[in-house]
Amino acid sequence: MYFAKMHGLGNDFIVINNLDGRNIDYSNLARKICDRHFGIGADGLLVVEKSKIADIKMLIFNSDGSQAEMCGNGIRCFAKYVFEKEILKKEKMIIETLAGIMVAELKINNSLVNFVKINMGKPQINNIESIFNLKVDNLNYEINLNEKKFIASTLLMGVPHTIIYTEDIKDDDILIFGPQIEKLDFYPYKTNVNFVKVISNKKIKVKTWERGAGLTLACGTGSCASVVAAYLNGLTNNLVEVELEAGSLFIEYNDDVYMEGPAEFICEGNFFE
Ligand SMILES: N[C@H](CCC[C@H](N)C(=O)O)C(=O)O
Repeated sequence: MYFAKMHGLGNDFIVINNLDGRNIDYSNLARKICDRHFGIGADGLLVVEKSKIADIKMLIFNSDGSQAEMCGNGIRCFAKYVFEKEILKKEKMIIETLAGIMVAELKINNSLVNFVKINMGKPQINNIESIFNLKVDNLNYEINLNEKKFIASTLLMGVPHTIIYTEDIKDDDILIFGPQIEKLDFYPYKTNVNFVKVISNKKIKVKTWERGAGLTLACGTGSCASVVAAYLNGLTNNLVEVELEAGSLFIEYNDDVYMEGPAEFICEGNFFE
């Protein structure tokens, strides 16, 4: 099977084109192709499909095979892929996802896409208590793990995100607490867990333990959710640079959430299923 491997600030994906509607077990394929020893290796699988309601449809599967509604770094890669592979030569694309319609604006240079701006839609910040088994005060609540207590916010950016503020983001803490928080029973669909350091009112640093993928170098929806929570908690402006391991995303929360960042090809080839 032909594939492309791409990344958005180190959050890496395998992309396959299934416009011809072949009957593929995407979850099983995601587990196999994303395996970093027995497969190609990636955080997730992106699938190009026909859409009846938009220009094109994007499906996203995590490396554990679970299907997610949306993926911020993934949709930038997806938009670059369908443009440069001449599937959809539009600089403004309407993309159907399980989280709804997203709009991608491509920044083209010499017919190559080097930056993509996505309208990520509106964050879901209301009736959080009914969606999650949570008592919140302005999105915020306490998480008590046996050895540690966190003040967290939770909202949906197409997918569930929990935001925890910390002065010192340590991978060890993320590896210990991320998987515990991901699966807490008050998140009926599990959650992505973002550890956020507020650097100034226009810059934050984020590291994410992703639902279904683990610790990744960047999380687009997590970056967006972290900006929304930080802004609503009065910690930042509504236009924020999000510093990630391999670069920055630029996020604006202005009724809708807008995310701008890079997307790159890594390689292409044939996967022997
Ligand atoms: N692991 C996420 C999906 C991928 C999101 C992330 N890679 C992004 O860039 O938004 C979830 O299951 O909700």
